[in-house]
Amino acid sequence: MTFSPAPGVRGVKICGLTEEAGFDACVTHGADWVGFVFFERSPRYVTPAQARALSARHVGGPARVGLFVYPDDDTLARALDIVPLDVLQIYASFERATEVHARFGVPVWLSQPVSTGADLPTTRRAGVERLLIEPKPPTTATRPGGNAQQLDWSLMQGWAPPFPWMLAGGLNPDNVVEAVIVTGAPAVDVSSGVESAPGIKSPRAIADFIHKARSVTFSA
Ligand SMILES: O=C(O)c1ccccc1N[C@@H]1O[C@H](COP(=O)(O)O)[C@@H](O)[C@H]1O
Repeated sequence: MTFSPAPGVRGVKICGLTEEAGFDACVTHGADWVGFVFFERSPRYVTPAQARALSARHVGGPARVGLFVYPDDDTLARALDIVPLDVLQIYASFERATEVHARFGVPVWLSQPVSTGADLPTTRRAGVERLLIEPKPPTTATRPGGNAQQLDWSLMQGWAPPFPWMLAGGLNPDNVVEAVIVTGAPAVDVSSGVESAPGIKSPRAIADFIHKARSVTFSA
């Protein structure tokens, strides 16, 4: 298990760090997790060496999450050799997530694309520490996430999550309070919604997002 926020404190992940000011703001404002996107078609793409350099700016602080899209073992092994990652967030099947966890022994988070209530898992599967609940991308999308696309939050009402989970997709400082009230999400994940330009984070928006996400408590 990786670090989890204290009971009743909403976890916040800021994803897609590419530059120092954004990374430093996550540390200063107490993000729980920071994400590095190892997917070349993303405006937030960083190499493992770039992620290592950013990560080395601070000892401790947010847990480091590496985001991979349908990764093979060699890709994961190469990244893990270069940059210490606390979590592997992957776009893949449940079976592949289990395999990755068994192979690397690092906590695995799995993206679960959702367009209807039937897409919400109802049973726990071994090898997956946390689910990222996010919208199914449009068929024209060039990447499976990070599209500033919002999920229909009402789908989560009445859902009994079998895993720890996190809400992602189109969140920003202006809608995160409503999102957590409607969904009851214990943790939230944001990328585009705290950027001043694609791939460039806004320190002020990061501070605002973290503060607002935590302004509504929840009972686990
Ligand atoms: O951020 C990306 O570019 C990205 C690329 C490929 C897969 C996932 C990606 N991002 C993930 O999607 C969520 C939501 O993004 P957004 O807030 O809607 O922009 C993000 O936090 C990442 O986990």
